[in-house]
Amino acid sequence: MASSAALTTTHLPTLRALLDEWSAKQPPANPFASPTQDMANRLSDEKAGELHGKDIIVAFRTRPPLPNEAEEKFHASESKESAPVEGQGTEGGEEKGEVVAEAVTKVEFCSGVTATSAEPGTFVAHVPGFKWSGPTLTHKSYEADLAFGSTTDNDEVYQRTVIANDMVPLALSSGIACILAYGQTGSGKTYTMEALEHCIARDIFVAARHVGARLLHTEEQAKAASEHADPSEELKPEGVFEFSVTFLELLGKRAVDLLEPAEGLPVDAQGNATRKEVPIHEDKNGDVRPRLISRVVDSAEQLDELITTALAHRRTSVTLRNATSSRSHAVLTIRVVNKLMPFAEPGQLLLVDLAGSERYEDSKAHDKQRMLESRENNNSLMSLKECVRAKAKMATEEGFVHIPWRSNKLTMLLKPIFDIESRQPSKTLIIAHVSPHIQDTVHSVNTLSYAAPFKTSPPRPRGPAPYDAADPRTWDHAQTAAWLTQAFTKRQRARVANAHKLRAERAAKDGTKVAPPPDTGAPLALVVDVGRLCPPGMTARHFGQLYTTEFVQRTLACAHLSGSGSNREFTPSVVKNMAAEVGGALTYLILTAKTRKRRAIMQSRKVMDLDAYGTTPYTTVPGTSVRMPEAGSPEHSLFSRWTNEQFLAAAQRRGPHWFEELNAAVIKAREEKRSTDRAELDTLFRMMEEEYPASGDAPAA
Ligand SMILES: Nc1ncnc2c1ncn2[C@@H]1O[C@H](COP(=O)(O)OP(=O)(O)OP(=O)(O)O)[C@@H](O)[C@H]1O
Repeated sequence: MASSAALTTTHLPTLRALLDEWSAKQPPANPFASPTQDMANRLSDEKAGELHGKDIIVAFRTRPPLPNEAEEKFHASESKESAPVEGQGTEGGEEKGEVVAEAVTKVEFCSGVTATSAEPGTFVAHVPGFKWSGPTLTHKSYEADLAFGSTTDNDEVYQRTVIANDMVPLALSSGIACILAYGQTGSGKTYTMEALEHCIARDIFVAARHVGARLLHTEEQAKAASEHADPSEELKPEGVFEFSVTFLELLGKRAVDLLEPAEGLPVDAQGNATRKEVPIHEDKNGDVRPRLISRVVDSAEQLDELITTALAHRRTSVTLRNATSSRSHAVLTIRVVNKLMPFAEPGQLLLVDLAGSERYEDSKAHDKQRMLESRENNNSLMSLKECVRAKAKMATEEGFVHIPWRSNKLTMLLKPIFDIESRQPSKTLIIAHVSPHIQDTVHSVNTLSYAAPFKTSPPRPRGPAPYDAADPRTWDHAQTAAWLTQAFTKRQRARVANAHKLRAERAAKDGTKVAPPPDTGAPLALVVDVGRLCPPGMTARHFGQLYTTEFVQRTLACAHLSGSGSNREFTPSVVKNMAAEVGGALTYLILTAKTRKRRAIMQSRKVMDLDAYGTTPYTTVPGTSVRMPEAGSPEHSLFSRWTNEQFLAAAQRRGPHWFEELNAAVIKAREEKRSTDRAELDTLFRMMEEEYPASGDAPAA
């Protein structure tokens, strides 16, 4: 018999006729919303980098068919076994058929996906089926923000994703821009990512010069108004930012440094250098910073060369789909430090070329080690899916969302975008790649249904929330201006008092006279013009959306730096520090208010979840296989000891054992003709007891 793929081949002419019939009925594809020329100036645009748009952007991409590709593939997948059952793919199943390489010599191309709309993006996957009456074709539609068909080139992809979403200015403004390339092996991830990396290398220094010049201009204006000079004096626009690069490869669970020179390293059977493992763990501050070689680069050429060298170090191996398949996740990080604002968190560009997701039949050519890696890669892609899905949920829903980023090394590396406590704004772009062939449609459907749910709609507008002094998100303009006035007054008085103390100490030493201490009750002429900083209409919510660097720059532009009299303490760097403190205090207030609200929702949800199981005896805790007993049952009170979050954390800590233990208990109970539900509950209870012993509910080590 033939495999389903081979059957698709046999029926290719019929399938193509069905596809033509469908295509003839379709309206012309929706084009992109704007021409790429509109994006040309975004890198130097003053508004670029201000927070706007969505946190998560999803794009689909398919490539053109490659010469001889289909032919080679069917040499390997043609088999002698009997025909498959209707609608049943071969994914994950056993392939027992003997491979008959000579059976098929030439396969013509039939498209498996069609981009029916570029923006918003829609891909339609054409899924072949087989009935007694002949082959069938069903059309499944998937939505993203953008869809790139096989004729779109890399430059257009770059313009419409990285440039249109201001990802470079975001990194220059202390934010985090992350790009993830996902898809089946051989679908074009590396092709896209390498191009994006080189385009970014080309443009980031141009953008840095523009932004640097703008920042220096504000600094210079401030300095002109002050008699005190700053160390920033010698900086040139191109020197405002410092860029450093790390490049890590994650192969299964093993991470290595791609910037480690290859010379002298032992080489494996596939010709790949064996690099030393780099541990990935959370340090005591909660940061995940693998010890990698970090290279400072100061020109586009240097950055480009570094990327090229590191990419050449990436491991590849031959798969049925791709002669140089990357077996690993590759994470390129470009860190950006703003020398004018050393207190601000460095911006980051995280460019991740994910390992190809593989189906069983595609991994048949691998050895045991490679099969294990493939399984591990698929596990990490699943964890990534959970995290991105949770993040997408967080972007649109108010309330508690758990992001399980600790569950896997890959997601740990992406902590900056998944940590809900992070103060850095971030944007994540996911480009899901699919093969153009109808024989790959099963896999394309997997890829598209993996990525499509990440697409978010803009948050629903809500009415104003009632005023809460502890939650800046509820303040109106007057309340915001009052808070800013009070915050700057407090810091200005402290600064003046401190300066007086220092003068008094110096005078005491020199035996000279000192002016009387400042009157802390007297009205104060604020150095920062709050009226200008917070014009009518602006509220704390707006300030909460500014990057620290931007808040500091705005404050500096609204400061009276007379350089003499009562303002003589207030040099540009003093004002910058004050602004950073005030901006930080506001962010902290917003963050704590959010956390408080999340906890309150979490508490109410726990009660709700445990009480809401009236109709069915059990319900499932999201993200786990935990089925909770219904309210009123004796077990209910036993299980209410733990929160949903604890169930999730316990499930993640135990990893696959969690499911294995539950399954084993169910199988044993079934064999012994006992209640499987009871057995599952007992196992669940035992595991939770082990994870959170009754004494103090502390997680087990
Ligand atoms: N848009 C495209 N236009 C032309 N050729 C492409 C395009 N995308 C990919 N290719 C070609 O397809 C082949 C496979 O692409 P690539 O190596 O990028 O796949 P991949 O998804 O990274 O695979 P793997 O996961 O196995 O590493 C390469 O020869 C590449 O040059």
